[in-house]
Amino acid sequence: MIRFLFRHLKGRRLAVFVAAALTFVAVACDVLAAIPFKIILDKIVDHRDPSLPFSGWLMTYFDRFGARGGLTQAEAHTRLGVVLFAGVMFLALGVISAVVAYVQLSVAAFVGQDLGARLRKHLFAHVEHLSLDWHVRQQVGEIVQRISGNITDIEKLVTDGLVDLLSGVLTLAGILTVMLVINWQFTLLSMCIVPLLFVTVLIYTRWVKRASKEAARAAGGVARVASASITAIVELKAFTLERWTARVFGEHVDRQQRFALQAGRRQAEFNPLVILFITLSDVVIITVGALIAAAHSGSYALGFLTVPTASLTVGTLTVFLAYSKQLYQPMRDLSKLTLLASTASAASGRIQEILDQPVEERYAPRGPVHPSRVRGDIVYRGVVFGYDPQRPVLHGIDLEIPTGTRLALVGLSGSGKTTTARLLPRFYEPWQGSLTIDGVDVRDYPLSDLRRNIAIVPEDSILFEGTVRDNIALGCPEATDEQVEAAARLACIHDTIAALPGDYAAEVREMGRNFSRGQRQRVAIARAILRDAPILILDEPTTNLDVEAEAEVLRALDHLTRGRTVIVISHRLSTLGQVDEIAVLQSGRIAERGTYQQLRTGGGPFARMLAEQYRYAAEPVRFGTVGDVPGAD
Ligand SMILES: Nc1ncnc2c1ncn2[C@@H]1O[C@H](COP(=O)(O)OP(=O)(O)OP(=O)(O)O)[C@@H](O)[C@H]1O
Repeated sequence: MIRFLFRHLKGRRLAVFVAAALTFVAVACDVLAAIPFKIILDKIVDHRDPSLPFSGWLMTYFDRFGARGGLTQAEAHTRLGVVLFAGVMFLALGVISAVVAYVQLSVAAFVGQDLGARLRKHLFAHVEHLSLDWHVRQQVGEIVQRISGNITDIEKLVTDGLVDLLSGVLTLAGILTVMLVINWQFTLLSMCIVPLLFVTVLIYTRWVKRASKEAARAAGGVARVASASITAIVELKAFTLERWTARVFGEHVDRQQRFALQAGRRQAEFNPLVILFITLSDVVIITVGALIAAAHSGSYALGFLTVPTASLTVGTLTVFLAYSKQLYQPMRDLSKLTLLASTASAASGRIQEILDQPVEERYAPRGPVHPSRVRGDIVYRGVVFGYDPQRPVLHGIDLEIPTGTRLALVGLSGSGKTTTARLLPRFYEPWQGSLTIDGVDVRDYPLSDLRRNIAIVPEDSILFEGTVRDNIALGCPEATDEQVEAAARLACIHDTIAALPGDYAAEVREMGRNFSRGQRQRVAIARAILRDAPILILDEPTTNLDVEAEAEVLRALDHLTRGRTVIVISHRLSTLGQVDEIAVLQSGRIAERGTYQQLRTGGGPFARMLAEQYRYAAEPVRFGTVGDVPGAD
């Protein structure tokens, strides 16, 4: 996770360095805050003078406030002067500490928020550039959870945790150093509990991390089921699946709760253990320390340790006790951090998993750069492809679609029509064979150029957040209002838009749910007209429409398809009279090809499909002669 943070904090490392440097100052203030007590106690109780480096001149300055009478030989400074000096030192340390804390927390908050925002943008852009092949294997909710929830976990660690972590470690190191300098033998004695504490931290960190990882995974499940259920709310209601989805959702929530509780329980056990260890350490300091300090001179042997008593005054004992209490806070912070850090570590792993996926552009052009606008002469040669490595879906597709011709792909459901069409814009890569446009392999075009040359009208078009105008001008933001309106007129949607409040500025809500399917299809057609791509893929664009809406969309398509190379996928065989050629797919193979008239009378798979489609027609239809079928030429 450290590597992950280091990489993604690029450009903000100076800010992190400033926060870290300030932490040194803050910790130094905290550690030194116990010294004024020692100065006062040593002066008042033991009648000694404080020996603080670099401070002699300041104490001499404060001497003017006190009386010199009654001072012992060992005392160079007045009592009031030393007390005032200690008070000023305490106040100064407090003020510096407060100012530093403000700057430090502001910098940490900035770095955390900035990291979160940049990570979110980076991850989202990366996800968008991953292949469709990867996307179809993912759960939408899982991806959303990583972009929102998991990044928040990392943000929290940086904002709340990193300063605490550093100051915790530094405080421990600072306290230990000062104690060792004052009396290293007594320090070793009072720290005898530390190894135990260290092992405890290690074990508990591991436990908490494991539970947090499982909780994060379960949170992904919660998001996944929630998003899938809400997306399919119509089907859910239609099949009265509310209780079933609520149960599945509940199982994921329970799992998340179980692991989060487990992490919380470990945390709850850990804190009291730390308190117990610190108390034991205090008992040693108070009892053994008091005995040693009372001896006044000579040394005190404790097993293999000999503690010189002269160095252990009441003031020193107070400092040790204060430090022992101060040790507790960083330990507690560090223990809290274990949870924060484990959650963030699990989150960074889940984010890195996505970032490690190669983006589509890895299939960079291999040869010379080709014209960015193609003519549209398409050839499939021996194309083999499947989604699952063990199960090919297409078994050697051969197709030629000359520039400006319209080819219909028909076949039973699951025969591979959509898959065949989707190989053209390189949503997937064929296992074998080649796909060329104007004689150039599709892999030799820059991906963005290739896709700019292909417009797709799917079965159910989605509109995006924004205005109707934005939605039509989606592929070409530079289009003028006149061009947008002209495209809308050709797509037979202008009158509908003009009747909306705000007409072209009307807002599209929730992926276009405030528009009917037919209206959405016609907006998508207007979009494709404006995009003016030479190649067009129509994937069952009228499937879900009623007769009237279908007629409107077909009229709009008539304008769109003129002068372009078109691949149309359709189940409604009766609407295929306008195409130049039909290719019938059967189990991933081209079973027959020909014009509508040839296939209709040929007695092959197409004729059988046509007969099947009319089996339940209200009025019997005879096949055999041209013109029997509605929509035929
Ligand atoms: N994302 C996917 N992952 C795995 N298998 C898939 C995926 N998409 C399609 N398939 C499988 O590939 C085969 C061909 O699917 P495809 O969608 O190309 O058929 P189709 O002829 O367009 O069907 P339909 O007319 O029902 O849309 C089917 O067996 C389908 O189960």
